[in-house]
Amino acid sequence: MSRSRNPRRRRSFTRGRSVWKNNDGRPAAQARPLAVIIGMPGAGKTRVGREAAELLGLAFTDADQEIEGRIGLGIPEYFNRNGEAAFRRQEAATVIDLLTHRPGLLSLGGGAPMTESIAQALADYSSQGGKVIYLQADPDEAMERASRAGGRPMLSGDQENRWRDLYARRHPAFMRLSDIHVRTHGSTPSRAARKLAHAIMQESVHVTGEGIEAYDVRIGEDVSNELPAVLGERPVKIALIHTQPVRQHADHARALLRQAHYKVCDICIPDAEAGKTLEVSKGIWEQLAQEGFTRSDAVVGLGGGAATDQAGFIAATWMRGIAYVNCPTSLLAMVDASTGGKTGINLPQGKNLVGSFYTPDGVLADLRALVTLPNDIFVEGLGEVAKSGFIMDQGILELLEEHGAELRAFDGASFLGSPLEPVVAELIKRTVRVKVHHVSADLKEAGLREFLNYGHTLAHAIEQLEHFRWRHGNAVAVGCVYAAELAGILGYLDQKDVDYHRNLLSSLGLPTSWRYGDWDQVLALMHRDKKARGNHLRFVILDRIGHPIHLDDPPLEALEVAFRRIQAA
Ligand SMILES: NC(=O)c1ccc[n+]([C@@H]2O[C@H](COP(=O)([O-])OP(=O)(O)OC[C@H]3O[C@@H](n4cnc5c(N)ncnc54)[C@H](O)[C@@H]3O)[C@@H](O)[C@H]2O)c1
Ligand SMILES: O=C(O)C(=O)C[C@@H](O)[C@H](O)[C@H](O)COP(=O)(O)O
Repeated sequence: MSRSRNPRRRRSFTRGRSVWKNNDGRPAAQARPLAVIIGMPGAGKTRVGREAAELLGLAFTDADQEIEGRIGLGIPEYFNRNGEAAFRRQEAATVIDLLTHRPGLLSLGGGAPMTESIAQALADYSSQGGKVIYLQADPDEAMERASRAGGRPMLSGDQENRWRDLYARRHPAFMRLSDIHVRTHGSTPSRAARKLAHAIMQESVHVTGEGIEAYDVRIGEDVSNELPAVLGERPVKIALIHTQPVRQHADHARALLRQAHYKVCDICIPDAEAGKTLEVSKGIWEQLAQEGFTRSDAVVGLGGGAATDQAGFIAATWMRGIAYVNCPTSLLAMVDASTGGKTGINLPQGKNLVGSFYTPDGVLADLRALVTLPNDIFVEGLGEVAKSGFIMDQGILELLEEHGAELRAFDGASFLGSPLEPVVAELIKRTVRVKVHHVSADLKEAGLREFLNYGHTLAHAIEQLEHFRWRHGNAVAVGCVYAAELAGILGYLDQKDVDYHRNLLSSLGLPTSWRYGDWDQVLALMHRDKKARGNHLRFVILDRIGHPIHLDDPPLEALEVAFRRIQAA
């Protein structure tokens, strides 16, 4: 995988996190395992699991060793004396107990998930936020390790054929029961342990709601390795839509797809807003037709928000809709553009005027992609992060206040393993949660979801009048100040909260003013905003930080006065 890497130093994975928490937020020390490892004999569940636990500062339990301790006998001997059925009963009692009471990392015996009561317990554990990780080793490597280790009653006799027979029966069950798949093919045990540790650290936000086929937004290092698992086995062809600046991340995705035996149609589109045009869409549709894409094939959108908007639009329209997965590579795309199902393109007359609400099958926000993200693009992404804090999450605002200087000085080359990494991961997770809160309740933006549009009424006018030279996040920052000024003028927001908008955004390196003189042009474009109804302008403002409201038909004078205020220095 030829991707620029931060020089690997053996770093603590626990930096910046005092206590590992389960997905439900409970400190792991007081509860069930943080993650459970399943896999075939010889996959490395014990050795790799133990090393990953050490990296994360977690306790490690090998279920087989625990069982031997409880029955006071080696498993092979117990098997010979009492048979497999008796062993599976012992194993189920122990594993179900461990799933409930043993914090840290837990690895199960190869056959354990095949026992119905254990499979059910794993499904319950996963539904409550636990992570079931399928450690997938290269079959030849695993067979060699399993036969070398010996002492496996299920592999007695012709080891290789027995292993392959077990794999044929167990692999589908393991795929069904696991949330995360870690491939260790060709990895040293320490490299495999790091991949496993990243998988355990990854965050996941589940998206569901009316009109939404549920999917997950996964956030963490190496989550892009989940791409084949998220796409599944139905597609034969994959249209990988990306842009030139993210080619090395596209290279990685392409390699993963080909390793998983998909036929990849590589589509590199013009960068940024130049890629969100009808001409580009037309070119892609023609290429899909030429390549014979059918309804069972799929799209992968990899890049910034402009690329994922176009990719989603292609997926929404090709044969009236095929599957797609987003691999966002910019901060803004990770926190906003890749999730929620707003797909679309720009017209010369305005931003996002053509598109469809069409949700992805999954979103993989791989933090490793941020290594190549330029500082100015990272900072503009903070515009949407701050917006999400203003409308809903005080925790986001606190993180932005506490880490503003480091965030403003973001440097991709030193990002991985730095103290900033867990901060950015937390900001991404929180911002995605704000978006998902609104999208789950109102996919097609009938009301609640409009709150996500805070700052956008002016923002889109700015982008248009600046001929897309202004980046979206920067325009949103100015748009949020405008909305705060408007709320202040009309008595909804007090001056300290208006000033708070400017001070926080400025501290992050975001613009808070825009020098453009033609108010009539601005007003005309705001009337084209998708929240407008007929000739009625509609805004989202705050009546206090964290509490957005709709504002319909605000007085024209107030609109202009607020505009003049964001024009000033
Ligand atoms: N659909 C939605 O819900 C939604 C939400 C927010 C924004 N958007 C849209 O997203 C777009 C803004 O997204 P954006 O800020 O990502 O802009 P962008 O897609 O234009 O990307 C910004 C620049 O950064 C580059 N880049 C991205 N990731 C990189 C990486 N890892 N390494 C190096 N370069 C990288 C891109 O190639 C581009 O040059 C706008 O079109 C906006 O309308 C959509
Ligand atoms: O997801 C939403 O809904 C949003 O409004 C999110 C915005 O941050 C995003 O910029 C979106 O693309 C704007 O949508 P639009 O409907 O105003 O084009």
